[in-house]
Amino acid sequence: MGDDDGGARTYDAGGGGPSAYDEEGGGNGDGDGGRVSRGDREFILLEGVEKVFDVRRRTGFLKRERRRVRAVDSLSFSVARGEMVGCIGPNGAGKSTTIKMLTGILTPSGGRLRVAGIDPARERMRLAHRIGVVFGQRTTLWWDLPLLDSYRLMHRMYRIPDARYRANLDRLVALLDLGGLLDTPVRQLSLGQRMRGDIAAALLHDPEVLYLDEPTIGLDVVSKTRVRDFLRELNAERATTVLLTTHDLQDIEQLCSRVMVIDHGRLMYDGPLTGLHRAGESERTLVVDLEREMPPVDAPAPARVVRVEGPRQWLAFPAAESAAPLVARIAAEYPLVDLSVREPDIEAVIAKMYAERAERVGQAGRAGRAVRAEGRGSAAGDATEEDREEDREEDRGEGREDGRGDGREDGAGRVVS
Ligand SMILES: Nc1ncnc2c1ncn2[C@@H]1O[C@H](COP(=O)(O)OP(=O)(O)OP(=O)(O)O)[C@@H](O)[C@H]1O
Repeated sequence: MGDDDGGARTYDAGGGGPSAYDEEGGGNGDGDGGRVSRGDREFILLEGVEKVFDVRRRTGFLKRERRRVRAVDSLSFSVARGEMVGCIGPNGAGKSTTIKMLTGILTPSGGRLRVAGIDPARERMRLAHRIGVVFGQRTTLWWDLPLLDSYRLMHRMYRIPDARYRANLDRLVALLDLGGLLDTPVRQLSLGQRMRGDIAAALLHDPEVLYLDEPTIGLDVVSKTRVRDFLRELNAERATTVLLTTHDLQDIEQLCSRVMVIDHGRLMYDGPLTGLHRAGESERTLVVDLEREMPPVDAPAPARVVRVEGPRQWLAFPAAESAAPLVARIAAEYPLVDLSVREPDIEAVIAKMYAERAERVGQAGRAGRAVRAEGRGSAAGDATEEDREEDREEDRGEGREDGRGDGREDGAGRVVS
């Protein structure tokens, strides 16, 4: 799994020529003496992908305003077969839209997209047999039917051979602990049970790629752990390629060697999580409960006490560093009762990245623009090529750099734009 290039990502897909998959030749990568084929390296491939939504809203009795929302903007990345990649970003960043384009539910407004050599928008049905999808906020199961009936329907829909269906069902039921739930109508399942039910449904047909959109949203700690353990095992045992979106950094920390940050539809960072912390210079917080109220503890720099409330103290320290030496020092010198470590808020990390980027480009005012509201009218549907060219003109005028070439290497990952 993971990076064959030491962690840093580059986006040169070889000049945009057809991938091995386009010729239907590079499926398994075994034919060239153990070298990973291009089809495997670019199992999921996006090149300059865009999605513009045309939104109309009533602004008066007879007046309508047309707004163009650029949900995904020149997005380019690739994911190798068997990789497990996390995708994070604030609300409305374009993560779900990207997943929907990768399944063929949505058609890109521009750019090139391939999954296992298949163009999702053109061959959605063919792709469906090779991918599984879980949307954390929605279920693909039949609400009023017992769980097992949903699986039986999927057995038929995907035309899964009987023996394979039975073997997969047995395995998934055991791994996801669904045995006692198969006769329960989906509407009676708890959120965590339903999520496990949905994950099993997405895997019954042995997909090579699994997309998970917020797989742990709303789950309690025990359910989160169960889901994460299962995904880790799935990836290790079956080399299933996993692309997941999340707001929970612990999902990434525990599952993915690589994280992509998307904001305003653009790729802002691609690399290991530790590199993201470095890029954003973010901090974690060690919360310590002492036996009694005390003056701020003497923490070794750069750690420092940022808050004291009774016997509880909060210490900020660099997120990329281990908490262990700090914990050991406090435990040795103070009457420590309890402690916990809090992860940095991803929105704060991204905000810091923005500030750094704005400084780098010298255009502090540019940082918030990407989702654009435009009043001009045009034919229904997505943006026309003319509109997009106008946007590009604007971008050039404002000195925006293209996300593919302007990345700043930070030694671990890549700050892309
Ligand atoms: N069908 C649609 N029609 C119009 N606009 C849409 C549509 N789907 C998404 N958008 C807009 O596209 C942008 C990206 O939305 P998207 O759902 O991809 O974000 P996200 O990163 O998944 O956010 P969240 O973390 O909140 O789920 C938002 O501005 C959203 O309002």
